[in-house]
Amino acid sequence: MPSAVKPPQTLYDKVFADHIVEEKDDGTILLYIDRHLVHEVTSPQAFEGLRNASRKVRRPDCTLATVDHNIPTTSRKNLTTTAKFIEEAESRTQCTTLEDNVKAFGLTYFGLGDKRQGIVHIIGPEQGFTLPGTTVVCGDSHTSTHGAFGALAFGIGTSEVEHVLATQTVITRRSKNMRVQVDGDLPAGVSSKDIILHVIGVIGTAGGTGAVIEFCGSAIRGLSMEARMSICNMSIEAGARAGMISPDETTFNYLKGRPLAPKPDSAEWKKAVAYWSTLNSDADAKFDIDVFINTKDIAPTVSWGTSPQDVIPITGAVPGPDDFQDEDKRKACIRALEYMGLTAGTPMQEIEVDKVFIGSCTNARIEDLRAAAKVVEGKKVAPNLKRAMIVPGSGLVKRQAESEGLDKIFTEAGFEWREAGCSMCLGMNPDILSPGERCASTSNRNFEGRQGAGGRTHLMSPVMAAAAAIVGKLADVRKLAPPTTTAKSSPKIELNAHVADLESDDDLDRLLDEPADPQSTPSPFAAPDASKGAMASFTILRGIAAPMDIANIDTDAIIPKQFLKTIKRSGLGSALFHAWRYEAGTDNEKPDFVLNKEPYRKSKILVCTGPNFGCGSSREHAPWALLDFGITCVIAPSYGDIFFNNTFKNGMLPLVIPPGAELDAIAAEAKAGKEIEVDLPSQTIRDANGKELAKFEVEEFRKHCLINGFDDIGLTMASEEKILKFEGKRTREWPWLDGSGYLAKHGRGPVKVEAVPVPKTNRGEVLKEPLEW
Ligand SMILES: CC(C)[C@H](C(=O)O)[C@@H](O)C(=O)O
Ligand code: SF4
Repeated sequence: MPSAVKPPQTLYDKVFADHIVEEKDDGTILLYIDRHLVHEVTSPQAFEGLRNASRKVRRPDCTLATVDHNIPTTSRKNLTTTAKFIEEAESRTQCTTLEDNVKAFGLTYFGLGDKRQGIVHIIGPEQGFTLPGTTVVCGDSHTSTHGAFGALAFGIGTSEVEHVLATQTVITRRSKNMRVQVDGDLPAGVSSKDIILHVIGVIGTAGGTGAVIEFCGSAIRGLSMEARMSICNMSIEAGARAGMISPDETTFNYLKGRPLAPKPDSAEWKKAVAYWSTLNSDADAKFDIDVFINTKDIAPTVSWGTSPQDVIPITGAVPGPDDFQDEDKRKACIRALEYMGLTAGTPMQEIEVDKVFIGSCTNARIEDLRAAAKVVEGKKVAPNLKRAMIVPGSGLVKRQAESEGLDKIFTEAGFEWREAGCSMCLGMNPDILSPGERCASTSNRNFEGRQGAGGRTHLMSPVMAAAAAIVGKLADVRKLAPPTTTAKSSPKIELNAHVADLESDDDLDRLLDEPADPQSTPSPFAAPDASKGAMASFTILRGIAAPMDIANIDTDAIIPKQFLKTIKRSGLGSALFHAWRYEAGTDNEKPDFVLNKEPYRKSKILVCTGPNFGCGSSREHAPWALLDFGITCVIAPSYGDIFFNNTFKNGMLPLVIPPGAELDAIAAEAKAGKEIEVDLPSQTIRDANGKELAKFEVEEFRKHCLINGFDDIGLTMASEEKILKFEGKRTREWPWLDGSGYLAKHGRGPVKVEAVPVPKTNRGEVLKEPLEW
């Protein structure tokens, strides 16, 4: 008989349990998704998949789209249409494709002319689209940001984007529970960015692999929502599936009055708060991994290398290989120093910077800009700086900052004041580093080539980046003199962060009025056909295996950002490992790179002896590039979670073989240029003569799908009744999740954002007024 007493649960357990649509005996779970954010880079192929199978978007009311990665951050004063505004052809195509898709599928969209447009992880919380206890996904690894609200939020690949659009669910398994407890007061100059950089330094970029991290402790409780978001944002850099923080009064106060949150003080709000208040880990809940951090050990922190775990207090010196015992880490250090152009032992504060970037989904919220402005106020950017940029996270953040006069402080100091977008965080738009340039950046990834081929990134907090801009070198913000002047600004207008305006809706109206491209309009939605979209089956694969021995090979290295602009899945083979395969800026092959040598040009398998293969971004372009090159199986000791998942969705097999004799034997065959054989039905790897090299584990469900070439969406659609039943329960228990906000107001789909006239003074300033939505 089942026990009446519920076992103690963690926050993650609770949110996860509340979203289970169906659980199979093998642990495979169909999980309902409450909130789906969509951007232009990872969605075109997903919408194309829907069209090809005549499928519609199941829950337009729970889907919110914007453009952020590709867009220029130059002034939009002369913006008429996206097609005319974006000069770079591929970026333009990606953005206009999203516009076609939101029109055709009836989705809420904040386009370039909408003040609410911004980085997808900034606009979700800003609008109250992100709510405690929800499941939130996006084709983007930093979806973890939304976990700051006590949401279970994680990045997915494009195949899963399609799956969510079609079914509002994902197929998943339970993750491990990990707790990172941070106690103490924040020392001077230390912010939440320093906390998370320090944590990643302690646990490493694979420290959270397979786990959901709950951040707790007195230091976390004391943080604002925006600071909490910076922490959860970088859980992905710690290798975790997601990061979560239990919601509390700080959370509820942040959400009050946001357009998509339940109406303040309504019965629904009270019901929601009562539910949200239960979202915390039970006192005796068990965690698989526990990490304790005291804030007294945290100094203003900066990165020195090419992985977010390569961090050090600003008072330190560049480490050298002898500072590491682990062989992988020694090798990685040598490689990183060379790439970063640094010499071991150099004091960090002697490192000159060329550019400063304050922006990204980690640190481009209003509090970040306020903190940076305090540091630069009354000072000037150092003369050696080629460029210092402030890129607000959203149009609303920008407007708020302008109402406080922050833009003036920055521009008077010599910073550029830009429009919202991802910008130099990954440089898919024109904001990039030139080869060899060094950047103090508030973003989250310092991978090779991340901000521009050959560019060198140092991660840090907004105040530290501001200090670097003033000093012209990596600098300790604690040493900087306090501001010499006080903010002189236009009258301070407290804008509600979520205010919509007429301009915004003009933009949407314009978009909706444009005739849809007949090619791109989905046919009248036909009944789902489970046989459509099936994959090639995987049984026995025999072929040459390319050996690699690098740890933490990230997806930016597997396929750099300039190749993410395609709207197709195919043709990416030549982009695979581009920066490692070709001389910079040319098509000339680097003769030493493994895939440029015989017999590895024909590799079907990749054997990597370094851990954490495919960490970083959720770009499914990484498996697509491998696949297009001809590689359908990767063998490595461990993987980035999202990459691992993405490979299966493309009929590929990622095998986990722990470090040791078996992996060495496989790598030896690969190095000798011999074929190996991967036999999925018998779960065996053999050499060319049929001798067994290793046995491997693979989840039963995934094996079944691979061997039979099953398409997940078709399978999930067979669970339609269960999904409907879950949706019924969801409406009864959590009524505020059913498109509360835009859809509720308009009463039907497609969700059209309509203008609410915002009261203005006769000088045109927006007044602070409670808004009716
Ligand atoms: C483009 C997108 C897939 C990617 C991600 O998943 O993280 C991007 O946002 C990044 O930061 O590299
Ligand atoms: S990490 Fe950078 S590129 Fe990725 S979503 Fe955030 S701001 Fe955009």
